[in-house]
Amino acid sequence: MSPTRPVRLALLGCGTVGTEVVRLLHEQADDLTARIGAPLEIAGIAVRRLGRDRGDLPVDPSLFTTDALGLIKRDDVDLVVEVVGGIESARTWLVEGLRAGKSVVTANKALLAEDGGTLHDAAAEGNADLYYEASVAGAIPLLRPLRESLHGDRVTAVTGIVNGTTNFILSSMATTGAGFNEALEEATELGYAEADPTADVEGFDAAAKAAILASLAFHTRVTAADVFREGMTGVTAGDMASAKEMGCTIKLLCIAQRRDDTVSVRVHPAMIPLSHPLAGVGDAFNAVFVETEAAGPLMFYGRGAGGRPTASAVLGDIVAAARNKLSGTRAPSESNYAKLRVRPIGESLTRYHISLDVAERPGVLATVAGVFAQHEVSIATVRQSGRADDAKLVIVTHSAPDAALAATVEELASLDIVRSIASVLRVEGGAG
Ligand SMILES: NC(=O)c1ccc[n+]([C@@H]2O[C@H](COP(=O)([O-])OP(=O)(O)OC[C@H]3O[C@@H](n4cnc5c(N)ncnc54)[C@H](O)[C@@H]3O)[C@@H](O)[C@H]2O)c1
Ligand SMILES: N[C@@H](CCO)C(=O)O
Ligand code: NA
Repeated sequence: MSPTRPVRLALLGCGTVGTEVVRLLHEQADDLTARIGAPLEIAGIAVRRLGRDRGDLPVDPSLFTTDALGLIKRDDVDLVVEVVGGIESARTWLVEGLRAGKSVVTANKALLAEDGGTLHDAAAEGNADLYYEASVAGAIPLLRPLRESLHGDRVTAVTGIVNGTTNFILSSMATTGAGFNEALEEATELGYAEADPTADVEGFDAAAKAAILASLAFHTRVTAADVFREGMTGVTAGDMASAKEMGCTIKLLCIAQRRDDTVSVRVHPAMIPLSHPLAGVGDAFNAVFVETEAAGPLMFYGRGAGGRPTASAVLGDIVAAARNKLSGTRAPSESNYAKLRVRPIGESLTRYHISLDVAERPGVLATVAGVFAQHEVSIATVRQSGRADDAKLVIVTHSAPDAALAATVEELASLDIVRSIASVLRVEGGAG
């Protein structure tokens, strides 16, 4: 294409993120033109309903259409920017665009995590770019570093707080002593939690992001179905108090670890020491801690959600895709050569913090310790508090296969001397 011809984009979706993309395109038009070498123009905006009052949105109303596919197919569209979300329609649109050689910028973590392979294949077929920086940890530049800057190194682990809603809830529980329901209510009132918070609190959103991160970090296709997921609705004020007593806090973590030629990818609440770089990430912020063989530890921190921060990541991708269009080049394509095996959770090495209410009589500790020994789980620390009927044991293990830890807990629960298992939490990052 001629360098003077504008780069034209089809914007799909004009909600929280889409409206901010429109605003940034307008506010920064001159700078964007200078950086790209040609102006960016919106060819059309696909919306669900026409005629909605869009306030002072700086855009020509004639650009709106309800025909997303028709817009994508137009000859004057170079780039497709998808900020609608969902799986089926978005997959159809993006595959159509990519196969036709139109580069795609998307924030759609659900689609990337469920079926990123189909999109990458379509991008290769159409010799087009597929950028999705906004899909994980919103504004934080994270995917491009994993996809480009760290390609000379070997990533060994990615540990992240990638969901703002749950981080807000857990941070609030840690600072105020509130229970989950109370903290969720506060998050809803402040507009952090959605009306239906299931995807956030049950860890589905973080699991999608874990799949995307693991795929990039380990050069292996990992889908949401490969990710072990446990939400954070079971974390109690008591768990948080217990964590505090041990100099720890509780975070909902996405964890992707490489061991030999396998990877473990999981999302669950975990105790981490207050000295861990992720422990101080409060409010609705996100942060991702990347460990590599040569670079060592790297920390990425910032806003993982919100219209404008997310639009910043979308704009960065638009500029990259537009530049490539103009110069007739393509971003590095998907790297999935390593094809590492994803270990099921049972084989993943984890550590447990187990809090038990037990009978207080001679031999109880020995019996409990025996159950750990039988399952070849090594105990790191034991604390006992209370007396008589109130005796409480808090045990932290060394790392062991998760299946052995789960079997240990199951057997403990069946013992007469164990009155109840008050809580079981995984432990990460040297805590305990
Ligand atoms: N909001 C955030 O903070 C955030 C952060 C990171 C990623 N994302 C991702 O960005 C995407 C958009 O999120 P959002 O928060 O802007 O959602 P949103 O619900 O505010 O906006 C989506 C828009 O798409 C429109 N839409 C639905 N069906 C359509 C169709 N068939 N054709 C055209 N438009 C249609 C809806 O009417 C809505 O206006 C999602 O994939 C989301 O996961 C959002
Ligand atoms: N619901 C997500 C939005 C960003 O993906 C969060 O709370 O972080
Ligand atoms: Na990002």
